[in-house]
Amino acid sequence: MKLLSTFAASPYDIAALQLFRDADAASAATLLAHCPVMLAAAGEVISSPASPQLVIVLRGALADATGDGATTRILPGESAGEQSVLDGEADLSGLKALEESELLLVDADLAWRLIEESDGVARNLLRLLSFRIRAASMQLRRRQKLGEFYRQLSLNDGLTGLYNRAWLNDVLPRLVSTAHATRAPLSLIMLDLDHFKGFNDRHGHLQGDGALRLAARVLAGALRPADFAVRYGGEEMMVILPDTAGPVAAGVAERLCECMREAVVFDDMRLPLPHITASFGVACLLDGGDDHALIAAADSALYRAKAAGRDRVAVAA
Ligand SMILES: Nc1nc2c(ncn2[C@@H]2O[C@H](COP(=O)(O)OP(=O)(O)OP(=O)(O)O)[C@@H](O)[C@H]2O)c(=O)[nH]1
Repeated sequence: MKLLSTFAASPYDIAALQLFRDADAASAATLLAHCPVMLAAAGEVISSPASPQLVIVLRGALADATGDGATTRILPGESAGEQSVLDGEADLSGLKALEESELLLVDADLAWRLIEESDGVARNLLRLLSFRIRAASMQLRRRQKLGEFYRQLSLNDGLTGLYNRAWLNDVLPRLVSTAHATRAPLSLIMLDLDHFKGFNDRHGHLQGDGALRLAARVLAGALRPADFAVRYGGEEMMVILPDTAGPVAAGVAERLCECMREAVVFDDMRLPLPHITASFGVACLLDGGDDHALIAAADSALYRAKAAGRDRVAVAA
């Protein structure tokens, strides 16, 4: 940065500076008279001073990088560095001139004198900080919401809206541990749409997608709020039933099998397509068994349901 003049010798009016609005302009101007006015070239980084200082933009614009990719523009009349003056931490590392700019530099001692001698400056500073805190917490809330949105997105299957494999890998081991710890039963139903390759071949992949969505709706609509439906992969889905013993789970699977058979798939012209059916394998968590064993047991029961003619339920031995 290049020294241009003092504030007293510059053409700028103190009334245009946000911090001094409605303050005693004459006495503030006297205090600021010897402060340096510096010229920053476009793109120049405003290097961190040895001690804290206020940087007031007189002409041009600064960008304040907050460190997480977001930047705030600081325009003529606005300032930066108030917080560093208040907490004594010299840090202007995020400041950069967006275009050729003239800046008024006020060191911390003088900034404190201005605050002590002018209620107006103190009030403006508080208002400014309160505005910044509010803006920062709004940004934080927006980020939290966005984070939650992406978290949901990463745990749900895009086509069906059911939980996905990542969710299953995270949650099933915990459900298994809870079941062992509380000695409560835990059942799992594995299901696979029947002859789905043929359905796709005959009606097209888009109709196949529609059928998968319908199957997911059937599951989601027929379960208790405490149960979970997961898209395990392709046309394979899974239902997890906490606090549910094998015979009850077998009953649930029978009901799902029937609902699936009765569900109606429509194509684009709203003409019903052939019904879809699914085969179901049911397993209950065994003493000392883990999530892999539970899935393997349900999977082999499902295999038996397929081998026995499909559109039916088989229960693990
Ligand atoms: N439309 C659509 N099809 C899918 C999707 N995921 C898997 N598939 C199809 O599902 C079919 C599964 O076929 P197979 O594993 O041969 O089994 P199947 O034809 O259902 O026969 P069985 O399971 O033995 O009754 C394949 O043709 C896959 O392309 C998907 O997201 N959308």
